[in-house]
Amino acid sequence: MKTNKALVLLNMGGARSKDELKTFLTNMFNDRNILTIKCGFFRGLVASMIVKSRLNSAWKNYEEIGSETPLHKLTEKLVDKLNTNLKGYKTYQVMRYTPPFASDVIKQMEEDGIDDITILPLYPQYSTTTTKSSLEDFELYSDDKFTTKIIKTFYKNEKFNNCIVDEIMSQTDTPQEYNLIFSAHGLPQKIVDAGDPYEKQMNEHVEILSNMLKKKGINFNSISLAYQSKVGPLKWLEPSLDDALLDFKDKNVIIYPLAFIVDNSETDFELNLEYREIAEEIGVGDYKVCKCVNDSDLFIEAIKDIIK
Ligand SMILES: C=CC1=C(C)c2cc3[nH]c(cc4nc(cc5[nH]c(cc1n2)c(C)c5CCC(=O)O)C(CCC(=O)O)=C4C)c(C)c3C=C
Ligand SMILES: [Fe+2]
Ligand SMILES: [Fe+2]
Repeated sequence: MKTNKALVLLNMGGARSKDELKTFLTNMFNDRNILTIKCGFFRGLVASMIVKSRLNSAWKNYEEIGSETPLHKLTEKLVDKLNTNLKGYKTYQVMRYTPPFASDVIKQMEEDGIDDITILPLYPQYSTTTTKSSLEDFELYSDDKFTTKIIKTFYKNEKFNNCIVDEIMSQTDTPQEYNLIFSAHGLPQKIVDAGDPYEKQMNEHVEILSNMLKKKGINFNSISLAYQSKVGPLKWLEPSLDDALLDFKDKNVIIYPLAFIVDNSETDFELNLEYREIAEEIGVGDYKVCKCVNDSDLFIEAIKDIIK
């Protein structure tokens, strides 16, 4: 019997308007994987307080990057390219906090006669706050409608890591004059202490990439890992990127955003504008930010390898 296969990309979503930022923040802070308060009523109360206090200041950041996240358009480009290049699959995208939501996409997939799916969360390293949250949300609506294969992590995939190395190499011909900082989205320390494998996998990922660069004879002055985007008063993973930049007064840095697959407000606003300003205040020399793998041809080839 012929099966109709689909590749389903999962990601977080982002804001394309102030209203959508409210939707994003409301859904995010009502997510038990993000705000780990057990009582749904109390979580909802805290969520609405956070949304109220954060919405206006967060929107100002989006206004500085053209009043929308680039995440959706870039994901659409990736989906289109996969639909042209990935034979035997129809590709769909599902977002966790903004449309297209799982319930609607699943309906569409049923109408399209899909019965066999491969789910690829666009998070190279596993976190309860991202991968688990997206998978739980998808499974809530998919029940056992499809034969399902899940790719939980892909930070060890060589073709994927070659895309990252290529982008880093494209930034400079003189790596010895630069310090490479892998920047990962942060997490509250208590989530890691409760068993989240993200930090461990992030360390492994940096080690894999450092070895690949070394093998290719690309020697940066230093390679390090730091965490960006802290939200709220809790202790988050360290070192923070702000603190890490203090070590590089009068030195050059290249930042690679290691937790993301497509560029978003955390790369375009935080890394390219906010942390750049911090770097200037510290007196960092050259400050370069790498692009995410986005819809690059090499990443399309990597996806073929990851799902095979
Ligand atoms: C407790 C809060 C948060 C956790 C934990 C968290 C983990 C986490 N997030 C990403 C990826 C992205 N986050 C983005 C935006 C964003 N994240 C948080 C909070 C937490 N994230 C907030 C409040 C926001 C909104 C912006 C802001 O107010 O600062 C985005 C960008 C979306 C966009 O619009 O472009 C991404 C992508 C990862 C990978 C992660 C854990 C590993
Ligand atoms: Fe986040
Ligand atoms: Fe942020």
